[in-house]
Amino acid sequence: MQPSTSSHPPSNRPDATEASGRRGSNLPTTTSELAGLKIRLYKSLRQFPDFPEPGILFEDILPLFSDPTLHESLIRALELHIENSYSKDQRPDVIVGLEARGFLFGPSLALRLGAGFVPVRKPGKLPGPTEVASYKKEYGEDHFQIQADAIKQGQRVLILDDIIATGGSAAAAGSLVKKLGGVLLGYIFILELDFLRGRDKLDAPVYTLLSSQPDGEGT
Ligand SMILES: O=P(O)(O)OC[C@H]1O[C@H](OP(=O)(O)OP(=O)(O)O)[C@H](O)[C@@H]1O
Ligand SMILES: Nc1ncnc2[nH]cnc12
Repeated sequence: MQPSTSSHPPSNRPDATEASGRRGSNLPTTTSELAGLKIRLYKSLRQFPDFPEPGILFEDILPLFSDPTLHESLIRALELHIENSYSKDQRPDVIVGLEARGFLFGPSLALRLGAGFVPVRKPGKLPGPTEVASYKKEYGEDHFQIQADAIKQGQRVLILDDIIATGGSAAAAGSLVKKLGGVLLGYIFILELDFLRGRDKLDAPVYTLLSSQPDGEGT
């Protein structure tokens, strides 16, 4: 296992200058709204060293849900990102959320977008025919399952989770979506542990709301 060092290097921090709109007076309103939301969201996150085992710096996103205004900001920020990234006829038909933390905000985002929500679950929880994929993550190994009829051939799918660490969970979910015939538009995360280079395992576009993007598009 790789030890966590810092999950929040300073260069990843949301930029208050961008949020105020001072960087360019004709910044689209949505860009400036998104930047402001990110700053607020970022400040609410907490870290716990050595959880769930020594050497892991655990990123706690739960404060985002204990305050309804932060919760609303999170959903709004993700909605803005999707509106800015996909034309109306290319938006997702389905949001796939990963157990368990992807279930906290996947359904509300899907509802906001007028998309369906489909859960990818840990083994033994889903009835009926399922597809299964195994994966390794930052602390351990696991399996994911999806109901075999949950995604129709050709449906556009976005995969959503709180954190990408090694990328094992997300890659397994991506393989399940493709096995069912879904068109994988990409992945969305709240946080990324950049040093683990999880995005290298993924073969669709990756967007992380609160940490740096390689193309400079992020926070
Ligand atoms: O990129 P990876 O190395 O795969 O790690 C990321 C995954 O790990 C965490 O979930 P976890 O399996 O701990 O379960 P939980 O959401 O049920 O707490 C997190 O919510 C992601 O799903
Ligand atoms: N460092 C971390 N903090 C929170 N969730 C995680 N999932 C995998 N690694 C994690």
